[in-house]
Amino acid sequence: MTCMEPSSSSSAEWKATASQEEQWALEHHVFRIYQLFCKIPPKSQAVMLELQRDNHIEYLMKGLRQLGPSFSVLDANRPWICYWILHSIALLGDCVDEDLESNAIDFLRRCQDQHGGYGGGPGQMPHLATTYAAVNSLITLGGHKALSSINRGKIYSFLRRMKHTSGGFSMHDGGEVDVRACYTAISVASALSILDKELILGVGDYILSCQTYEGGIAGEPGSEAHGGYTFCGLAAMILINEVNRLDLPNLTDWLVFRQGVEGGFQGRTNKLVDGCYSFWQGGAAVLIQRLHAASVGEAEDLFQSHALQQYILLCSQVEGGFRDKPGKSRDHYHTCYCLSGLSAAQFRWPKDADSEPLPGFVLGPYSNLLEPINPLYNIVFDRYDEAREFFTESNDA
Ligand SMILES: CC(C)=CCC/C(C)=C/CC/C(C)=C/COP(=O)(O)OP(=O)(O)O
Ligand SMILES: [Zn+2]
Repeated sequence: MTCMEPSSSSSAEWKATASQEEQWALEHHVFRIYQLFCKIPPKSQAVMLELQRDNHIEYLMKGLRQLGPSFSVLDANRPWICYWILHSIALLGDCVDEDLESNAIDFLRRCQDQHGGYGGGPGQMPHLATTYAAVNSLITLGGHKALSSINRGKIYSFLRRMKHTSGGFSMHDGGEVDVRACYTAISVASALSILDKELILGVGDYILSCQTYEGGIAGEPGSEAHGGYTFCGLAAMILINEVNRLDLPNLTDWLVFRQGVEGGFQGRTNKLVDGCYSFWQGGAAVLIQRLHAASVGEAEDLFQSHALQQYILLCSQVEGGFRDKPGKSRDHYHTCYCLSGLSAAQFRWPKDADSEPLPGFVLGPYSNLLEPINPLYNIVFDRYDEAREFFTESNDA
């Protein structure tokens, strides 16, 4: 199973576990890297900790160009590929040239269904996950052409059609109802300033029914708590203003124990750490720190930022791109979520949760500092602000 597919577990009684051999193999790999790092002179250590910014940008631009001028490959994931690449480029402080930007906007426009929402490619059925990816991509590109290409009225109708009697949302017509669907629907509606009472009704009850005895949040009621769904559930509860209904102390306990001795996070109990959870778990920890900062004015660190940055830079980073763990290959999904997790770990939140975060501890040279994100949507902070202004003004007009 890949990191983006829902878990097939249907009961909390059944829990996935990594084998002892898999865990030993990973520890062996990671500790050899750290041992080597400790033995080399400080100058070489600094080189190992350097973010390979130019190589990452080259890898990402190549990925975008390979989609061709009309993105004509047969794949149901293209809005996601756009988002993973465009968001990574924005985190690295760069942007795409006019041709690539125009191709991306035109392609995403063609993915928009006549009744609202975005499919995985032109003519494909609209889906909440690809709608989230397309909207986040266009907000990341920013500017009038990208933002005005989103048909907000029709997206609203699509979101209402996806609303399920349980209070949650279906991923697509007749599709599965889960916490991912709740998050993608609420995140899109909130980012586009079209969130209302009808969309919110029952979402909090559904997400609450997915918080497990461990404290984390599962994809569906009765399933196993998982980092991907915990981020989705927590962020959605904050966006609908119902976060205090969750058992936050239990969720926090579960979350902090997901950081492994390797420095990275695991997605669930007794599984291997993986670079993408740097964001799903690290981002969820940042959301809780942000809640604390807003209520008491100071945020206690909920994870070891130094150790997480070390895992991302030494174990997930390759020469151009990031990977799950040593021994695996790079891909755009892991590149996006390792960079998002690295950014989340580098910044600190002020008391006013709406103001821009400030740089905190940056492992390696200071030039490793990425752009800050708005962790609720996983969009670069400034780009989200520009979109919020644009859509609020459109509502007022
Ligand atoms: C916004 C959006 C669409 C969010 C998706 C969230 C997300 C990543 C959910 C994870 C799904 C899941 C149970 C993966 C398990 O994969 P696995 O068994 O291969 O991995 P594991 O061993 O690490 O659990
Ligand atoms: Zn992963």
